[in-house]
Amino acid sequence: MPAAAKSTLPEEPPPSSPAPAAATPMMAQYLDIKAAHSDALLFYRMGDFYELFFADAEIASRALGITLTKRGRHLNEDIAMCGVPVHAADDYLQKLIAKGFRVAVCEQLEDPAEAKKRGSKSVVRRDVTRLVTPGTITEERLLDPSETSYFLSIGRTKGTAATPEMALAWIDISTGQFRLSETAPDRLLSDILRIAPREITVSESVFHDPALRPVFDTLGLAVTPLPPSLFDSASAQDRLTRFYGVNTLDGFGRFNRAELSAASGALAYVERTQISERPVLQRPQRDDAAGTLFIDAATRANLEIERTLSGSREGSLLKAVDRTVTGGGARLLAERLRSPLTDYCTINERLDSVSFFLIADDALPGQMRECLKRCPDMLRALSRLSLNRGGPRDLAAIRDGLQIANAVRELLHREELPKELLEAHEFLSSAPGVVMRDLDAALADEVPFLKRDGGFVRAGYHEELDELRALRDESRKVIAALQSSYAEETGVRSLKIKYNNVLGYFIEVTALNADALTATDEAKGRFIHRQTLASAMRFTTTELADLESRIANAADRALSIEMEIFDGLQARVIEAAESLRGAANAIAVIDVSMGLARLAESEGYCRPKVDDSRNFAVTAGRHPVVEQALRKQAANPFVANDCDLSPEGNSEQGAIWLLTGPNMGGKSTFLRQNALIAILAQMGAFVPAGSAHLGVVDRLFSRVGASDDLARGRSTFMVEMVETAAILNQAGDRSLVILDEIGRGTSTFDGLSIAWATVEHLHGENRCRTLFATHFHELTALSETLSSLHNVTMRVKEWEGDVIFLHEVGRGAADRSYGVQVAKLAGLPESVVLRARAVLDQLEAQGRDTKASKLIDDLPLFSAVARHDAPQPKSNALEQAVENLAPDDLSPREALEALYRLKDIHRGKPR
Ligand SMILES: Nc1ncnc2c1ncn2[C@@H]1O[C@H](COP(=O)(O)OP(=O)(O)OP(=O)(O)O)[C@@H](O)[C@H]1O
Repeated sequence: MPAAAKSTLPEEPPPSSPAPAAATPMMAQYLDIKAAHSDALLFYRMGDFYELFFADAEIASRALGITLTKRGRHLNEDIAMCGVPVHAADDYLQKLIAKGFRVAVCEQLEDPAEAKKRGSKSVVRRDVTRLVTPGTITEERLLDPSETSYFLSIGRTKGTAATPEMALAWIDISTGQFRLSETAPDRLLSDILRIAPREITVSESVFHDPALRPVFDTLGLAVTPLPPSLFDSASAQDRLTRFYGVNTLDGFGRFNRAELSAASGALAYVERTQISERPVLQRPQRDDAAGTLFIDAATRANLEIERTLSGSREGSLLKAVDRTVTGGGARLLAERLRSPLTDYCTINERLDSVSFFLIADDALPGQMRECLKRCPDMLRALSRLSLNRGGPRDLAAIRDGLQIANAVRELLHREELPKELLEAHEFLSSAPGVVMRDLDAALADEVPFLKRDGGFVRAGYHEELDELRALRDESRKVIAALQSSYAEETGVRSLKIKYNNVLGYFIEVTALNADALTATDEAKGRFIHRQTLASAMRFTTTELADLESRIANAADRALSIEMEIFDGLQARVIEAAESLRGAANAIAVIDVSMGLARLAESEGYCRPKVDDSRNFAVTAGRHPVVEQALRKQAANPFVANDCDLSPEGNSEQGAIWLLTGPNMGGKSTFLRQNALIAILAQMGAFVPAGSAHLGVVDRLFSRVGASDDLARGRSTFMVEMVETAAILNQAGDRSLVILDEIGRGTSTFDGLSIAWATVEHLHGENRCRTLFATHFHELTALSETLSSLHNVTMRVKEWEGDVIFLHEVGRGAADRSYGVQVAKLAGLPESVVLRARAVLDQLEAQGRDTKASKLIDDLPLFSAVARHDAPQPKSNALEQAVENLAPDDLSPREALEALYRLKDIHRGKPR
């Protein structure tokens, strides 16, 4: 779906909105509600269905593949209609949300019986209770347990030099997380990508600002404009204090005006979408953008951190390093990977946690893992409960989660815990034990999904409920006894007492046996006729009616007791939200640390040394994704390589490694692996290397892989140059820059000149640690003038005219790219390969400055080569030679000679 504010009715004419007076009362109500939610599909509740009308029906039937019908006429036109059953609504919502629609869910707010009391024509009261949008869903089935579900609000104020102009606020309603951060127009895109929201809301002025349009277009997310008043920083304080029920924001920390504006917009969006319900949100936490590694949009995409360029999770860095076992852990890992840190102290604290599990005694990690595996998603259950959308399973999730938190705390009870785990232990210790005990006492072991089904309160918890349940169970026996007594009394052995929703309990006999219940006046007085069917007659008795009303009352009363108990428990849970959240986050931290320790152990990763130096010294580094992929394919093992970009002597200037080597030699892999090692180290993970010493990187830039951006009118070369410009303009002396084949998208001389000047700029101006891969071997001459530039090359072996890739990085420069050999491996027609080789030989003999016209003179025409010089296709010659062999006639010596001859034919040099 396109970015920009998406109306759900993008290309559709608005539904005809006739004067309500002309409509039936129900249609008038529908049109009123629809008018207030014109940007969403309206799910209009009618009994057990959500119905959609007019254009909504047409859109939904197309999007969901459901039948479009008609329901009456309106202004002389048929009313289009389609519907989805309430019990299956989640599935349909999921499909619509995935397609970028917003859905307004309109519920019946009273019992139809109530409405009838106001007159036969009166309409059931209805209103929208919730707006479902991509970034505000809470249903378990609609959410991926391992992915955060943020919506983001952008705040902007006029600003002065001292206060930033823009800020971001992002909320995950499904977990209650609420964060704030400063931003700036030039880093807006990369900051938003770091957060990875599903949806964005902005004030109308931001929405219509042409300078920001490219950002929204690139993101391709739904962007909803809201009135500017909702982003007003002056009234933001009021909105926040009202939401949190506090008098002042003093306890929240200090926020600048842009942050307040963003927070206000975010809360306004919560209110808009959740209508009357309020999720329990944590207090807004400030997220220091300066404390995270800046990764620009192109780098983020090219390094395939969370998804590959084709959008799949398989093949991404995240997938390769994720060993978490809980939803919360998986979400935290993804967030950490998205936002590596720049503060080396915090990085080392995280690394300490990983080390702790690596060196912990044998039993601890195994026991802890078993414990964590069973841990339910407490945060998401808590959120549903706070929005009144929870069920008994959510209460059970909190109960089970708290029990696991307790077990985890006991397992972690050690003398020497590293700081992060010590904090986690403290949070687990303050988990609300009373709530756990209450839930444990009240809830049955197995509970139903819906609270209206009842049966979730444990037997023995509530005396009256137990009595009512006994009555219900007893009634079954009473009915069975009644049935046999009636059968005996009437002599109809097949008489049954049955139940349906229309008649309730009734006695049923076949039509042939009906006389026994109707023949005498006495029988007629006793068995009251209810219904005659073709083959059966149905009756009731005062006794049976009495029993039925007692059973119905007992069931109603039992359910209302269960509802009260549910409400009480829900309130207890919501009261304890803060400490529950602390415990859930602690479990996520432990899960991430344990997962990274398992990864380090199984994959042989090492703990990086991270400090504030300018070093970048990796020995035996590997690419985390390629290494695992090669192993899966049972291919040759990954070849580890060193990389040292550390400054030399007392210099502060990082080194530039100029990497040459053949196509397919492993240059891109080497470049990317070092960028990924920096990301892993700074998120607090062990790294795929023998050893690594990294001075924190503040900005990571990579230009690897080429793509065009035709939608924005940029060719492949243009994109390459825009990205290179961004790097040269922004990289500082703490940055890490990875550049792959700059200048390849244009003519050789233009490309070489651009690459040449780029290297000089990186060396003289940016002075950052740099890996620069190129096929322009002329650049290696720069090592003579640029002191921090070193030539390295991917080693290859030539063997009988073919090239063997060793994937080893060594000092020195390549003198050729072996492009023709690689082309041959790729299956180019043999005649083309031969011709290319001839052209290349000629070029190399004459020097590169040879004019093309001269080449044409010197090289025989292709057709000539094909006709006269091209050898017989090798396979034919070989086949012929083998055909001619008569093994039985050969002496051993002749056989040996024949073998040599075959080899020569194979090499193309027949004797
Ligand atoms: N260190 C390594 N050990 C084992 N295999 C490797 C290694 N590095 C790369 N490879 C394999 O070689 C293939 C080619 O690597 P890569 O794309 O990095 O080469 P390249 O030099 O960048 O090629 P080109 O110049 O054509 O873009 C990879 O797909 C991978 O399977």
